[in-house]
Amino acid sequence: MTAQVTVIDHPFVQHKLTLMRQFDTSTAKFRQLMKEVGMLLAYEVTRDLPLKYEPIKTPIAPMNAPMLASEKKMVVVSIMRAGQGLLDGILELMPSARVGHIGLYRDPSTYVAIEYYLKLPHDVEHRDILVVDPMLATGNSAIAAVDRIKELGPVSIKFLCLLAAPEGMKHFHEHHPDVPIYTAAVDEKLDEHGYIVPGLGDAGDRLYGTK
Ligand SMILES: O=P(O)(O)OC[C@H]1O[C@H](OP(=O)(O)OP(=O)(O)O)[C@H](O)[C@@H]1O
Ligand SMILES: O=c1cc[nH]c(=O)[nH]1
Ligand SMILES: [Mg+2]
Repeated sequence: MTAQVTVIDHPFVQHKLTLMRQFDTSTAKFRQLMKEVGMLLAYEVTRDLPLKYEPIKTPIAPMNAPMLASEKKMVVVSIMRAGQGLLDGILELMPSARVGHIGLYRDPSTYVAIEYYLKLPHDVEHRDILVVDPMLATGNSAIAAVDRIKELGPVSIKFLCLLAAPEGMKHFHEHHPDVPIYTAAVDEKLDEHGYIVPGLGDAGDRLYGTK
């Protein structure tokens, strides 16, 4: 199966991403930008949602008008902590989406993703899933999250991030070739500490001011 990667190169997304990368962007600004970019990315990721036509009446005339076809709301699964920043923006666009949370942190020396929390909607097997985390670095966290969700047999899964490293995309697709990646940018590489270069630093720390 050919791995699918979509780079969302909309000028607003690229501009906001540049502001987020800058080392002196404040926590408040970073958080606001993450939310805005989350909404814009969600807009692109949902571009292929099917529509159905329903008869309605405008004040002037009846018409068949397009509406979202899927009866089951999409489930957005946030990889905590940093996924929460994107989630806030996504929910502005899709206020009725169901939400799942998976808590993962990267062991700083092995880069293994350690799970500390999991709460998903009860009927995941009937739903389309969008997994969100701003950073795809080694890929371990995204792989672990998708492994967990696949245990429940959802209809489909997409992975959305802000920045991806080539190493992480390759690793992810070795494990999950059926899961398309959507990202605002593919950066150069990982450094010796597993950080994305040039990247934006530690997304969780920048979002919550913890460093
Ligand atoms: O692709 P990987 O190498 O797994 O790295 C990416 C992960 O690292 C960050 O989380 P982190 O472990 O820093 O946790 P946090 O969100 O709580 O800060 C980020 O939000 C991803 O979840
Ligand atoms: O560059 C990176 C890599 C992992 N996690 C982050 O938050 N940033
Ligand atoms: Mg972090």
